[in-house]
Amino acid sequence: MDLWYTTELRSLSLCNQPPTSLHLHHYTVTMSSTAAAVTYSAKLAVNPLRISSLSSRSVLPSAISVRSRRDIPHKRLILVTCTTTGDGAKPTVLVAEKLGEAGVQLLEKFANVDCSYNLTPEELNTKISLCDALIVRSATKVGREVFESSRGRLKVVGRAGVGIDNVDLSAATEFGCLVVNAPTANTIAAAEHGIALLAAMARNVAQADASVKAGEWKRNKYVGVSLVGKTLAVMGFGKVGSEVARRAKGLGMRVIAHDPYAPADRAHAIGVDLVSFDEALSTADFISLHMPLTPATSKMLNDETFAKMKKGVRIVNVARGGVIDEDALVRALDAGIVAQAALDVFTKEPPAKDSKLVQHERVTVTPHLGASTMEAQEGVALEIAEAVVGALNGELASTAVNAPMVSAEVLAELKPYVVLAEQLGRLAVQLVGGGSGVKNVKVTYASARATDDLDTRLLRAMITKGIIEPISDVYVNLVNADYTAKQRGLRISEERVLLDGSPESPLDTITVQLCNVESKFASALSESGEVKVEGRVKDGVPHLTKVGSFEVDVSLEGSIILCRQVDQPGMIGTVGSILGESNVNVSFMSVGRIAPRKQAVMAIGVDDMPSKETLKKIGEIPAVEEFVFLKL
Ligand SMILES: NC(=O)c1ccc[n+]([C@@H]2O[C@H](COP(=O)([O-])OP(=O)(O)OC[C@H]3O[C@@H](n4cnc5c(N)ncnc54)[C@H](O)[C@@H]3O)[C@@H](O)[C@H]2O)c1
Ligand SMILES: O=C(O)[C@H](O)COP(=O)(O)O
Repeated sequence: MDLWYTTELRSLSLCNQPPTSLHLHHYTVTMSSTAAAVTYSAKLAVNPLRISSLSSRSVLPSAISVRSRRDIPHKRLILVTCTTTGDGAKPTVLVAEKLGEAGVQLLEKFANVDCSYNLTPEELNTKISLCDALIVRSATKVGREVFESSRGRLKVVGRAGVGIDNVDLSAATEFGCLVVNAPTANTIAAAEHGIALLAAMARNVAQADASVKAGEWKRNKYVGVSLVGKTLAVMGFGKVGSEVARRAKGLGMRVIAHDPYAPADRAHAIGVDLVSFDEALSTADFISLHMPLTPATSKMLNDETFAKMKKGVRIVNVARGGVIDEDALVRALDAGIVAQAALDVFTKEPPAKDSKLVQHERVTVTPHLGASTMEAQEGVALEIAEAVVGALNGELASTAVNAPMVSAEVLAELKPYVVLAEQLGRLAVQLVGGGSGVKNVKVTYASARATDDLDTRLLRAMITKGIIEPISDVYVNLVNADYTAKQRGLRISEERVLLDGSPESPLDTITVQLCNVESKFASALSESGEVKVEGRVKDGVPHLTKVGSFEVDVSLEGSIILCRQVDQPGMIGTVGSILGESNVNVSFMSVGRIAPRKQAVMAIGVDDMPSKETLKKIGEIPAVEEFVFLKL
């Protein structure tokens, strides 16, 4: 007996590969051997049915046929739904740098955890092909080779911290690998370290400590400067920068900040003025760096910008070494422009032993300790472990770096629309014929909600998945959808139609149009010549509601036969009995027509794949002008 099963894996899965096997633990079978449908449920917990040999194309929406070991005592099978526990084997997570124990314990509940520290790049590339997730801190370079070496298995990279400059985000996105970080748990630790360095630098703590330990007692040499009343310029007024600012205010400093993207009211709320880059440089007695390392911030402090600073300025860097041109800093120190620097981060970590900067007597250094407090490391470990486990379970991560972040509430509301979006893409592309190639896609969302209340990135990604997957070997997910579309030269334009009425549901209809194409089912072409399908969600179920100019109503489950015929009595019965004779179960049927006795389009939802002969027989019905079979 063949069973068909459905699984939740399909639309929201972030897996870049489908599972290679599933264990079926429970199934429900609805039979219609008697007038009333009877439902059987069976638990297969003891001897789970193993489904193997799944290929990427087997993942829904096309159902997968499997053979059951159990006898099912009725002849006619209408519907089988099964619950699965997902992958038969636990995923493997490679933790490549020291992670707090709480995080490791959480990971171990869901995955096989391999804590292997200090791997060489070659060792990492070898191990990664056996891993579903990788967790790193700042010391591991996760370059393109890592994604290439993983051969599609790596689904998520978790950065146990904030900065993701050690992860090649373009390569991750290209390979459909989600990158998540832990952006909040080490904020306070980094801010406290910034303040610690600021005070230690101003009072020569490190130098004096070394001197006393060397047997000296030089009280006059280590006279410092006071912080109170001095101007501190915070460069980068984000999470860490604003906490540094708050603390510096408490020390009696005047705080200004430069951040082109920070809202001025957030700064004003804590008594900080946002100023231009040049003003910050020229007025500050102390400068504290808190911006990310990006192409725009790389070597932001260089010969030219040091020249604009107040003579005797003191600099703290707990952001990234690369935001300072380190050679230029040595020159500025030697020239007396910069009186002192306190550095936690370096362009190359660890820096060379004979680095002039590190050895400079007016420079205080720590080995990238900003996030290294017991509290921050436990917090970061938990934050990243939760994000990684969620991502491995196909959930959308709220700390995703290279995919849309969608809150759980929005996601729950959008879920049926996400399925609808993918199905419409899948249907539309199967209606294309004649080798015309799909290049331009127009998506229209009709909704009573204001534009700001509807995030369409998720829907766009799923339409892209629906369009691309049936015509290629690429597995598209939320991470790589936009990239894959771009690579294939697929342009997706989105339009919003604002409807009157109450915005209770997020969307009324989604319309997908494929422009400048020919169709193997001419009736699918709109008046302006695009393949056009429209759908809506009814009672939580996605429905196809329009094909070309014909209104239909068929739930988007199983597969669909679209058939254009002369509108005349008996057509539903004729097609229905051909399908019935071939034991193809019809789930839905709907007819849309232009006018009585003219042309009509019949949409028939079927649970089973009709044979070629059955489809041929439908095509041979004299009144049938064209028909197409579409797999969902
Ligand atoms: N030393 C450590 O151990 C340690 C610990 C935590 C964070 N960090 C680093 O500190 C930096 C800040 O972390 P965060 O959590 O505050 O990040 P964040 O994203 O909250 O803040 C960064 C801020 O920098 C601003 N910015 C971007 N480009 C800028 C530019 N050209 N000029 C000025 N500002 C700019 C952004 O608008 C943002 O407000 C990151 O580089 C992070 O990696 C280091
Ligand atoms: O960006 C960060 O979060 C910090 O630089 C911390 O890096 P670490 O995890 O290597 O300590």
